[in-house]
Amino acid sequence: KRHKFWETQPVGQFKDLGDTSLPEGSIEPPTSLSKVKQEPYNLPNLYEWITCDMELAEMCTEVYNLLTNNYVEDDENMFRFNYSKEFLHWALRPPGYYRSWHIGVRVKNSKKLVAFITGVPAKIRVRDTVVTMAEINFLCVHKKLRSKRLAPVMIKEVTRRVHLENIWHAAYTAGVVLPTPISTCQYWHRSLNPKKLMDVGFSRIGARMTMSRTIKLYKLPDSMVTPGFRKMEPHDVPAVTRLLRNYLKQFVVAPDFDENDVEHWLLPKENVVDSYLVESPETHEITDFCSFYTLPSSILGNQNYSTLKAAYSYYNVSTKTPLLQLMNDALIVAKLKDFDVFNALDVMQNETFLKELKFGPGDGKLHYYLYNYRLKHVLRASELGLVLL
Ligand SMILES: COc1cccc(CC(=N)NC(=O)c2cccnc2OC2CCNCC2)c1
Repeated sequence: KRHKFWETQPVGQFKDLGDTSLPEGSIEPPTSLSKVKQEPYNLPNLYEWITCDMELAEMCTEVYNLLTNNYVEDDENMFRFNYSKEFLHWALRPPGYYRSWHIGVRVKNSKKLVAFITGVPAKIRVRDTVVTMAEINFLCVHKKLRSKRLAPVMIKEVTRRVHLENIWHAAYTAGVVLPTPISTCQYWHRSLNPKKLMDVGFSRIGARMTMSRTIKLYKLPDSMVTPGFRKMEPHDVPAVTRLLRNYLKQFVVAPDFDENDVEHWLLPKENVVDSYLVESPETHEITDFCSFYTLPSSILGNQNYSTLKAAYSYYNVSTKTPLLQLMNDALIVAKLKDFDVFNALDVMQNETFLKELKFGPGDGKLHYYLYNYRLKHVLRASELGLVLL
């Protein structure tokens, strides 16, 4: 398949797959900042760049509305991600963020926002090397402006602005195959509200199953089972950072979180991210951790429901509590918080609990990519310790 744009970029090329003579690491060396294009790339005449200050309520609303109506849908176009405003505000303003990496395209005359792409800085470890990267996300072009080749120029513009901050690498995911995935993950779903999931067509009743049998199959206890299981609090940040850093060492690609990162990404934030830990009742040691983020989806064309309340598995660490029991407690919490479904990728050690906790495989895959960084081999999903939003 021709990838006219991606064949011009410093990314692993399909033709190079299997060529282990190519060294692992940067594909192109950093250039000096004076060599980086100083002015923005040209857009088609009717459009102009705008830097989106997510601190401004009306800008946040414009971005929210663009994504709500034009962002990623499932393969059957029954659902569309519906990131909340508070989620976007959180996702785009981590420690060290650059406002210039929140890039919009608007119509010169009407000032209507018609496209968006973002980057946030992140320290990502690849094997033994910590690389400062941009995590690229929320690439969205209005449905009415598709196949005008806007995406390539938006990707070049965010790359240019990342280069201006002396950062030369990036990480991103996509539901489509591009040159060249560092890993491909399967996504899985655990029903929490099977009746609603059937009504909206998210899941179909199993063979030889009745509705009441299905509801009983997915029923969860009304309280968590692990002694010492509680919400994470600000004073837990140092212990959770230690626990998470130690756990993530086992993966080939993983975030290199410090306490500031943990404080931003993992402290509970209502309607955005939930995180729990196990504090040993005897020793008061923090031995385990689990977290999930809130990403609802709009339900397209259903009379009775407009929103699917979905929890997405984030970072989980088990050192004393079996991961199976820890994740079952996470499911119990999610059900108590009225989530309809709990989603997970088969990254990290997730495949050790997915089937046993009654997750079913999703109908698609999520591909992980690095920009300007070559890996000698495609990774197994279980070698990935990175979860993007
Ligand atoms: C249920 O509503 C949906 C609305 C739009 C798309 C999809 C399918 C899909 N593409 N799912 C995922 O990408 C996915 C499935 C499980 C876990 N994380 C995921 O994606 C995350 C990470 C990448 N950015 C989007 C959210 C489902």
